[in-house]
Amino acid sequence: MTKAPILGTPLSSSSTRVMLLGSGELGKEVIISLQRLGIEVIAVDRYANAPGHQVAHRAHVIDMTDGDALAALIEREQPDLVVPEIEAIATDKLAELEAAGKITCIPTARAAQLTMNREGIRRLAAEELGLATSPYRFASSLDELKAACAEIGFPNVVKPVMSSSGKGQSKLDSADDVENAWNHAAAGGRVDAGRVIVEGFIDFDYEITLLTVRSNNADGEIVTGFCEPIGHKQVQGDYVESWQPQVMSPRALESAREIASKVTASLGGRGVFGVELFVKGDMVWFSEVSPRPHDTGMVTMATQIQSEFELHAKAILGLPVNPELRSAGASAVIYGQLEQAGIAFEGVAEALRVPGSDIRLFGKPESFARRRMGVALATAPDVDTARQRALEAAGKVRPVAGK
Ligand SMILES: Nc1ncnc2c1ncn2[C@@H]1O[C@H](COP(=O)(O)OP(=O)(O)OP(=O)(O)O)[C@@H](O)[C@H]1O
Ligand SMILES: NCC(=O)N[C@@H]1O[C@H](COP(=O)([O-])[O-])[C@@H](O)[C@H]1O
Ligand SMILES: [Mg+2]
Repeated sequence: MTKAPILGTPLSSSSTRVMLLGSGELGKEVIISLQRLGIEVIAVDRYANAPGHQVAHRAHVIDMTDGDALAALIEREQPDLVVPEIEAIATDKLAELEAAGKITCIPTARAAQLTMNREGIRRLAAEELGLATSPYRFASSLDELKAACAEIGFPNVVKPVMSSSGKGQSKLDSADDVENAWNHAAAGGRVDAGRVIVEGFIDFDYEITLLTVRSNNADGEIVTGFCEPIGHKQVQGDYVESWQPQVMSPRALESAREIASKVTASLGGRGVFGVELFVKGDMVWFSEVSPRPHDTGMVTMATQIQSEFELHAKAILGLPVNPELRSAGASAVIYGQLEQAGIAFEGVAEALRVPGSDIRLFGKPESFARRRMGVALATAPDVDTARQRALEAAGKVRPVAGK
């Protein structure tokens, strides 16, 4: 499928089949984009009725960290492309299947392997590619963490090597915080690898996600495109607001693009990457990268001609993409607030009366207080107005107990 891809008819012998490993809110939108191109989509997740399950041709529930279960499902479904959507996957098995020529993994199995473990991507970025990052150490016990914190100093940030959306992450102000941080990391990681990273705290002016898309040109060569920078606000390591475009100095933007080019070229393959960067003045630090659409990039559903999900769907199929901005805009997260299954949402009509607004409710079967259940989007002539609109719209949506 490298040059001039041919797309089939779903559910027929000519079908082009794509399997999503992880079917949350981000996968759901990728699936919708694939469906629009007549792709046959198989959605996989760790629980039933995940958002992407609800819009795919077929849905499967398996433990995606179980390599044998994963291989058996791939063997049964014979997908043309395997698309990791979440960090908790048996990526070693994907690498084995890719090496045996049995699957094409997006963007590559190695990218999925390196980025699901902070140690892999951090060592690649800092030690092999020479990119500026926060100072860091790794620790596999409380004693090692104490020693690592003494070397890095305070404040610092401790995170499980395998986690996302801020799970198990703590900011430490002094040696008194180390033990709590170790325990929090052990409880909060997606997979308890018993290992953490400690990073020196970067006192940035702002942080961005630079969505970078690797796609084929007419000659079948890989070209790299950039979306306008997305600024975002994080609370407890989880994104709560994002906006696009984030204004940057020309030098900072140039550095950001250079870093993103280097890291995505090294990871290889095709598709969207969310390159997370910290910026202070003209200085840019690499933080981490998702080899897939990024949660902060949900704003592109409102702001771009092709959202990050459409860009991903097209790029992985070998089709050309257009990463242009259409309008300034913003997103604001709607948390579940309640701890129960089958919740309902009041206030959607009021939210949609906010000028320039739109709402996505993901349809997750079970709500937790801080589970992301939906997002408000807004466009406006400028980012500040768009942020106000998105926040206002998100605030009008009220999770309530279901019937
Ligand atoms: N070294 C650091 N210095 C300052 N702030 C940091 C540092 N590391 C993380 N943060 C803050 O915490 C946020 C989350 O960190 P990080 O992206 O590493 O976590 P994550 O669990 O991978 O989250 P996600 O899956 O949402 O990307 C960052 O966006 C930033 O706001
Ligand atoms: N920062 C990574 C990220 O946003 N991932 C998105 O969240 C889902 C898991 O949500 P859940 O924990 O509510 O099931 C994932 O499936 C993905 O769509
Ligand atoms: Mg992050």
